[in-house]
Amino acid sequence: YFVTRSARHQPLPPGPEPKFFSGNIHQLPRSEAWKVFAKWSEAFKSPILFYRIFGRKFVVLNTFKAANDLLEARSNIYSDRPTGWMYNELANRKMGVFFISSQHPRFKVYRRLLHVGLNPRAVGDYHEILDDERRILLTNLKSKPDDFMAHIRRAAGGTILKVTYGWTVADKDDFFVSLMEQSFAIVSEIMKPGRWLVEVFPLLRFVPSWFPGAGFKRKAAVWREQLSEVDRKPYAWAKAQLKSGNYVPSFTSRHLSPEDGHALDSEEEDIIKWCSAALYAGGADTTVSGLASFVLLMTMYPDVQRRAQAEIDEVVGKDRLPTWADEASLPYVTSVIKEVLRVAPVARLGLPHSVLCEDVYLGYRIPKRSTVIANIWAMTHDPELYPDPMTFNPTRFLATPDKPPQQDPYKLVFGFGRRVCPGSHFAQVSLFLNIAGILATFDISETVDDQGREVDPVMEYSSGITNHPLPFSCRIVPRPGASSLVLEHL
Ligand code: HEM
Repeated sequence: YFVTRSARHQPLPPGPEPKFFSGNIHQLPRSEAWKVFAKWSEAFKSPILFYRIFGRKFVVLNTFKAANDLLEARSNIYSDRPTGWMYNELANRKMGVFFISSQHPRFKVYRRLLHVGLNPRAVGDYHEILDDERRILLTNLKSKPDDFMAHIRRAAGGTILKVTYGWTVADKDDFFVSLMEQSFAIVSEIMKPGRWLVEVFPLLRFVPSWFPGAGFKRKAAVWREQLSEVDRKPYAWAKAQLKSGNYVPSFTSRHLSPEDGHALDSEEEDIIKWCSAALYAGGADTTVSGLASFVLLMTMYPDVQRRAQAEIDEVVGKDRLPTWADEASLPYVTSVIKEVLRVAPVARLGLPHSVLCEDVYLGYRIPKRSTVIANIWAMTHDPELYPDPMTFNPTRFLATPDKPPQQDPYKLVFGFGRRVCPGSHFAQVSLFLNIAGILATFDISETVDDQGREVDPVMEYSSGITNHPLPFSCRIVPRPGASSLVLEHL
């Protein structure tokens, strides 16, 4: 793809009027940026927007078409990540899978390794683990339904730690789960927009740590150490297990014992270490988000729940749990999952991309090194793509004789181009097994207050990279008759 010579004369994409020095920092939304960006797009009548914070340039893509045209079709130049000075440099995470530069030779190696460990054939090997963890989830929901969020977290974390390292999560205070949760807390602190001056004035990174005001450097040094434990400790454990011969086959064990039997060098080990760490970082919190939104939406839409349960009863029967082999015969259940991820997309603004060179799109100039944000929330709520977008309606994904199904949200909620989520198949299988399992065995409904009135849950979400419903209550009870057989055997 070649940029025309006149690129310099093209206008920037529209956006709010910047101040000379600080740019648009004063207009940036403090919350729900995805909704504000979508409104800006309407106001400026453009699917793409531009804003600036001091010297940093941002382009927001608010339609699926724009994301496809740039991040997919021109993925050779749109697949880099912006430099986060605090995260990449000071906390030393630049070799991590999520933020490694697309120009680094390791990028392709990581992507290949992740593909080998997470493609549909590989995921086939994890079905037993997924099945075991689902049984634990259903048993926990039966015995302590009010703690459903803790059970969901345990299920997501337990599955991914088993798949990645062969580690079995303890019921309470699991060492690796605590380690991972600590790292999430640190990363979300680092990623808070506008939190660190060094992001806009990168030269500050050279200020010595003892210097007054250089607290950010001292913090970064502590975090650097704490974050590195997340990569080192579970990996070292898995390696020791493999050596002892007493191990559960996992992503790590599979890569540590290559088929040709060659001894791994330290570079190869480092690669496996970073990729394993990425599985937990990418797989745990995202699955929690999807499952929590599912439970919330089921309390709000009992008719949808009943129809999905009826489909399972008819296709699978009442004496076993649905398996992945049933997926193709359960189109309504699959549509429910798609609709959950559409109305409550897990990563509303995806992860930021960065463009390597100047480009032109729709007559607008996209400056070199702009951070490019795919506004996934705007795409999943675009009335052109999803008529009546605020309505939760899984049938939009079922074809009828006179209407084709609406755009498959799996094509957008997992991101784009060379950075597209490598865990998307794993996520689809894991969400399907857990959701179909819960539908088969439980009824989810609103709670009632002291006066016996139903408490209507509301769709309210936290801010942050992943999308989590604010705490809500619901009733989860075993389905009368339907799957008592299954539950008795849990
Ligand atoms: C519902 C579940 C999930 C959703 C919605 C989701 C979504 C995403 C999105 C939007 C991105 C950014 C893509 C881009 O930059 O364009 C991403 C990246 C990534 N995801 Fe997922 N994800 C999910 C589950 C998982 C799982 C289960 C794993 C691993 C087992 C995983 C591993 C990763 C990794 C390693 C990346 C970084 C890829 C890179 O930077 O090259 N994700 N995911």
